[in-house]
Parts: sequence; structure tokens; C-alpha cells
Amino acid sequence: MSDNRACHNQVVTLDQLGFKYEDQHVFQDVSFEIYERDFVGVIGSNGAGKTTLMRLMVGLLKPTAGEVRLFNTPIQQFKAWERIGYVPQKNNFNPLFPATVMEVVESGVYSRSKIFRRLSQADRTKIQDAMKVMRIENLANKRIGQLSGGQQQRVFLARAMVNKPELLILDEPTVGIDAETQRDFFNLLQHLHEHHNMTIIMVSHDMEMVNAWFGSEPVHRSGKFSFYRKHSHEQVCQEEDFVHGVFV
Ligand SMILES: Nc1ncnc2c1ncn2[C@@H]1O[C@H](COP(=O)(O)OP(=O)(O)OP(=O)(O)O)[C@@H](O)[C@H]1O
Repeated sequence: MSDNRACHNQVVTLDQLGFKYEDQHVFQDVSFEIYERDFVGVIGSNGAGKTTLMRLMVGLLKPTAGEVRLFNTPIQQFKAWERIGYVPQKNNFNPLFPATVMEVVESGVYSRSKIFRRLSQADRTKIQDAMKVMRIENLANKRIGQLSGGQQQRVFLARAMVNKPELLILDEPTVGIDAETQRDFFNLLQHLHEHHNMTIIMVSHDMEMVNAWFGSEPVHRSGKFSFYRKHSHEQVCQEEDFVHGVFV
């Protein structure tokens, strides 16, 4: 295999995916592949079904047609949920929720395959690491409802990051956040993408931001969605994977 993309594994495969709520078709026949170390932007107008698509990718909804595969496994057989971090749309969060920042981040330790158990020292270290990367250590004991939008966003990102996921899925992460905080947030995502080799999928309807970040042309259009892509480490991929004259 001589193409850069072919030496990376597929992380998410959308195969002729369709979904409807009762009688209302949200979308039909959406196909796209997301590879390791991709940073993918999913763009669509209001009501195009972006949130629905993300919820299908994390198994919170079942497709009415086609299939989702995660790390090459059909989603109904997929069990390794700690490999995936998901940050739902911010406005789904109830600001009166009484938990502290620390409690919210801790709750990220329990992926859906685990039952509640005491936190181990290793868990504590993972929690501290995630809080440090997101620069929220000094907010640990604050109630989440007392924080600004940008700070809350970092807390939910830290929660999704606790298990050091390979794939991070973000639904409209910058809605309601000022331009400066958005820039910080993108710098952080860029760091995670380039230095922690994370694959990132981000939903947005902010074309200006998307064009600045991904360029003006989508790599693919399917249904009402446009998919944009940035890829990191293509060079490394070629060097690492070219062993004894063959791609492995
Ligand atoms: N639980 C539900 N029951 C019925 N219809 C729903 C439900 N959730 C969403 N819909 C409808 O499905 C369509 C897609 O909704 P979705 O939230 O996925 O769109 P979106 O692209 O994320 O929109 P936005 O940009 O406004 O967040 C909309 O027409 C919406 O009204």
C-alpha cells in the first residue's frame, strides 16, 4: 500500500447509514470513513441531523438503515468504549446540576462497561492528568454551574479525556464561547491531535470557523453533511509503516 491514508486504520466507518424518528427521515445513505489521526469537521445546517449522527456513532441511537463500525468492529459488537470520549452539545447540560468540577471529571473514569467501584491510585493519576491538560486544576472544588461557558467546556473535555481515548467526538464545542476562548480551545485540540495522536470528530455549523480551520473545500459531501478533514503525521506514517520494503 503506497497511499498515506491506507496505512492508517479506520476508526469510524459510516456505511450507507440512514436514520428516521418514527416517520421523519433525518438522513439517508450517508457513507464516510474516518481514519486514525484524522481531524474531521462535520458540517450541516440546523436540523441536518449532526447530533443524531454523533449519537449513532457512540451507540446512543440505532440506525434504521446501514451500519456504523468502530475500529473495524460493527457497533453492536463493540465493547471498548473507553477508547472513545464524547462531549455532547453544551446546551444539553443543566446548569443547576450540583456536582463539583472534580466529581464531573471523576465520572469519566466509569465507561459504560464498568460498574461503579472505588477509584484506584491509577484512576486518580488519570484524573489529575486530564485536569492538568485542560488547565482546570484550580477549579477542582467549584460547582460546575458557577463556571463560565469556556471553563465548563474544558471540564467536559477533561471528563471525556480521562481514559485517554483514541477518538474524541465533540458536538458543537464552541457554541456560546467568546472568540478568544474559542482560539484557546482550538489550540488545545490541535495539541491533542498533533502531539497525543488523537483522532477527533467535531460537529459545527460555523462555516467561518470551519473554513479557517479546515480550508474552504470539504473532502466529501453525503446527504446534508459536508465532511472536512485535516490529517497529522502523514510523513511519520510513511516512515514507520514502511518496513523491509513493504507497507505493514
Ligand atoms: N427525539 C427526537 N424525536 C423526534 N425528532 C427528533 C428528535 N431529535 C431530533 N429530532 C429531529 O431530527 C432532526 C435532526 O436533529 P439533530 O438535532 O440531529 O440536528 P442538528 O443538525 O444537530 O441540528 P442543530 O444544528 O440545530 O443542533 C430535526 O428535524 C429534529 O427536529
